[in-house]
Amino acid sequence: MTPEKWFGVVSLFPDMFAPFTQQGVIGRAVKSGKLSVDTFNPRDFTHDRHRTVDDRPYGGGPGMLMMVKPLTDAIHAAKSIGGENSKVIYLSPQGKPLDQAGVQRLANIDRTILICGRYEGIDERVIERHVDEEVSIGDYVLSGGELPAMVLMDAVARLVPGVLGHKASAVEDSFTDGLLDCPHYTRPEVLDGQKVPEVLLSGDHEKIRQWRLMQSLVRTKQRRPDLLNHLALTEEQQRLLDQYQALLRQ
Ligand SMILES: Nc1nonc1C(=O)N[C@H]1C[C@@H]1c1ccc(S(N)(=O)=O)cc1
Repeated sequence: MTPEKWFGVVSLFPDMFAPFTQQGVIGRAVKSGKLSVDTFNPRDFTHDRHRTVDDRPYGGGPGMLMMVKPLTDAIHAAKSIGGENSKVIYLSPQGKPLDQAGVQRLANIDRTILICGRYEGIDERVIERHVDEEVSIGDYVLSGGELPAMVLMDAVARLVPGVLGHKASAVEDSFTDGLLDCPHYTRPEVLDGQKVPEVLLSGDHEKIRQWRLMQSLVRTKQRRPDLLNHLALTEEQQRLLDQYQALLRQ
């Protein structure tokens, strides 16, 4: 069965992806055929005795880059499996910051190749020739692009129909409507003297829905006001936020 979504990962450390593709939500998605992850190791495309995969930067300076030929051979091998139209993404600090909108956009692409940088990165000409998008998971420099690749695949896989199953839904996740998620509670009803908010025990689903929305709005305003600046609040959201702010002024 053709998987709904295929990722081809170009990485010098393919073994890092085994636990990721065998456990949890992603493991179930792979087992059910909704997701498929193939790895392509540039080291498998070396021909010298030392299986060299790094190379010195022109112009000198510290650090190494990924050697071009093994890398581009691995990219071609990935394209031979995913197809020439596969979307090629390079994970790097220079990339566009990954957010939920970007995740949702990537969730609509069936064949994606992820290039995981190592060392100081890759030759700019490889980016120009093969990379469709550079994506960053945050403003910090990691030792490899493998963890960013797993972050991206996990966030995208959660949006693949059927991956989360009926018990959990990406719909109520943070950022799905652009807001942070509301607080959650489970047993016991009293934990270290702290009770679960009464409304959650009321069984009144409309009241619970409004309470949760209010909590999301307040949490977003308090913790990430920047997110609110980019949102067109619905009439209900604005009313609830106004109610909260009126309460604060009392
Ligand atoms: N943050 C990140 N989001 O996605 N990838 C991230 C990351 O740190 N990848 C690092 C291993 C690779 C890398 C790539 C490019 C550069 S460089 N020379 O361009 O600065 C430095 C390090």
